[in-house]
Formats: sequence, structure tokens, C-alpha cells
Amino acid sequence: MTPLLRFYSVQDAYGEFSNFAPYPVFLDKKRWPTSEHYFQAQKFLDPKVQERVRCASTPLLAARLGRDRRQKLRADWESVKVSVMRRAVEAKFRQHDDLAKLLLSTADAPLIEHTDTDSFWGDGGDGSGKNMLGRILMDVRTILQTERRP
Ligand SMILES: Nc1c(N[C@@H]2O[C@H](COP(=O)(O)O)[C@@H](O)[C@H]2O)[nH]c(=O)[nH]c1=O
Repeated sequence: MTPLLRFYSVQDAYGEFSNFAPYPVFLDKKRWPTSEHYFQAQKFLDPKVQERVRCASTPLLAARLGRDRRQKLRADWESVKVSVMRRAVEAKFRQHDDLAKLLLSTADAPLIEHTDTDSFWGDGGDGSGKNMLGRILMDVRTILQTERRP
């Protein structure tokens, strides 16, 4: 059995898989400093608010802006958030070949966002979470494996 591969902090092993890792993505005709900036900005439909998130100086500040409920969340957020994340993560790995190679080097290892602060995107710390970010990474890995198979 391939051992589980857990990641979370940018500074730790496989921190490149975190949305906070400093890999810009180009999407919707704009450059986003991290996939987190893109993801958080999509919570809002107002282009001015999106732009404020895009220009946040760190991914943590982008996440704070995205999580600030003084700004109204778009009404359909719950139904679109997984596809938004998929789009951000796929762009990140397609646009940085070093990252694509790192992802492919994990072969068939289960990828787990290991954190007790998030049981939707992460594993909830005890494995009870949905690990949606890990699942999306594994889906992107499958796409890249299929495309690059000789
Ligand atoms: N890595 C990481 C976090 N986790 C990330 O937060 C995002 C989900 O945000 P939300 O849906 O607003 O709760 C998603 O990218 C998830 O991977 N949160 C943090 O505060 N610090 C961090 O280092």
C-alpha cells in the first residue's frame, strides 16, 4: 500500500499542494498571486470586491477577506465552490510544470489535506473530514497522468 501523503503548511513537505503556496495562476484574464486568492475572490459577484481580494498582499489576507461575512456571499456559492476550487487547482498545476511533476511523482498515494480546522476541504484532523482539496488534487493528478502517458 502506498503511504498516505499529508500536507497543509506551505513550509512543510508537499506544502506546494496548499492553495497558500506562492504559485500565481492566470484565470479570467487576470493574474492571481495564489490559487487561494482566486478561490476566495469567487465568493463575490461584485468585480470591485473580487479585485480587492485579488490584490490582498498574502493568501491569508485574501482568505480573511473571503471569509468576512460583512460582504455578502454569492447566493449560489455552496453549489459552485467545488467547481471553483477544481478550476483554481487545475490551473495552478497546468501553469507550473514543476508542480505538475511534483504531483505526478506522488503516483497513486492518497493525498490528504491534514488539518483539524477544516473538515470540508481537509480531513478534519482525525480523518473524518471530506478532504475535498485532496480529492481534487488526486483528480487533477489522474488527468495529468492520462494526458502524459506515453
Ligand atoms: N491551508 C490553509 C487553509 N486552508 C484552505 O482554506 C481554503 C478554504 O477556505 P474557506 O472555504 O473560506 O474555509 C482552502 O483553500 C483550504 O485548503 N486555511 C487557512 O486558514 N490557513 C491555511 O494555511
